[in-house]
Amino acid sequence: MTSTPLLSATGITRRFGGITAVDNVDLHVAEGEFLSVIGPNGAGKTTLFNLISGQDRMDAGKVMLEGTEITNFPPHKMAGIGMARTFQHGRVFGNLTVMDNVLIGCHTRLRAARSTIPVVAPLLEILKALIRPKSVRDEEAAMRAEVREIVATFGDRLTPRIHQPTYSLSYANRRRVEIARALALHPRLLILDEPTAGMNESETAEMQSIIGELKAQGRTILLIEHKLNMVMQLSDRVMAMDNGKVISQGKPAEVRNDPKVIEAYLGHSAIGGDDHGAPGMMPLQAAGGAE
Ligand SMILES: Nc1ncnc2c1ncn2[C@@H]1O[C@H](COP(=O)(O)OP(=O)(O)OP(=O)(O)O)[C@@H](O)[C@H]1O
Repeated sequence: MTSTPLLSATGITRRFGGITAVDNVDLHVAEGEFLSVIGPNGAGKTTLFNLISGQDRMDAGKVMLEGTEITNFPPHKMAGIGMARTFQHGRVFGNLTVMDNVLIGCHTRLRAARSTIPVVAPLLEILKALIRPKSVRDEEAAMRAEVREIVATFGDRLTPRIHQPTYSLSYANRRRVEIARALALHPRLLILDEPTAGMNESETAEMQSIIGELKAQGRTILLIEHKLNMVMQLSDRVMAMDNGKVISQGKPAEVRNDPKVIEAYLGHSAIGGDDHGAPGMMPLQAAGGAE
C-alpha cells in the first residue's frame, strides 16, 4: 500500500427531514488500501456510499478523487472516472445475459475514454455500429474475451451460465455478476455494499476469498460489511459509524475492541450468537442482520 490519497471526502452531510443520516463525515482512502465501514443498522453507511458514488446528493461536503473534485457527479460520470460500486441488494439487468451485463461495464469504460464532441461523436458511434468495420469487430471480440476472463474469477459459478438471462440465476450468482460488471469498469475505486448479504456460509467464504484476491491484486476497495470475520481478515483499516457519525477508526482489532463501538452495537440490538469476535465484542453479523 502506498500513501497516495486516492479518495478524499470531507464534511459529508445528508439530512432526510429531521434525521441527519450522515453527519459531517470525513473519509480518506489511500491508493491500494482496503477500508471497511461498519456500524449498526441505520448508522448511515449506505447513505455515505451513495453520496460518495453519486447515487444521492449531499447537503454539504466535498469529494475529491486524486485531487479532482467530483462532488455530486452523476453516477454515469462516476463510473466513467473509475468509481465502480455494487449495491446492498444487488442490481443487475434481469433480462440481459451474464455476458451482456458485464459488457455494460466494458462499454461504460470505453465510452468515457472516447471523444465527447457533441453531435459528431454520437453520429460516429451510430455510423460505426451500422457499418461494423473491422476495428469495431475486433474491439467487440476483445471485450467479450475480457468478460470471459472476468467471469472466470468466479470459478465455474458463472461461466457455464454466461449466455443465460440473469433473472434465471440464483441470488448469489446475480451478486457475482454485479461484481463482475464493476470489475469490467477497470475501477480505480471498487465500492462493495454488503457483497455477502443473503449468502450462506460457504457462499460467504467463497466471496471472501474472491475479494481477498482482488485485494491481493492491489485494488483500492471500500467495503460495507456486517460480517465481522470478513472485515477483520480483509481490511487494512476499519471505520465505525453510529447515528451518522464516525465513532472510531483505525486498525481492525483496535476498532473491534473500541468500547464506543461495542456500546453502539449493544445500544442497537438484543443479540445472540457469536461471530467469532474477540471476547467482549458483540457479534456484528447478528447485530447487523445479514439478510
Ligand atoms: N431515502 C431516505 N429517506 C429517508 N430516510 C432515509 C433514506 N435513506 C436512509 N434514510 C435513513 O438514514 C439513516 C441511515 O440509513 P442507512 O441506510 O444509510 O444506514 P446503514 O448504516 O446503511 O444501515 P444498514 O446496515 O441497515 O444498511 C436511517 O435512519 C435511514 O432510515
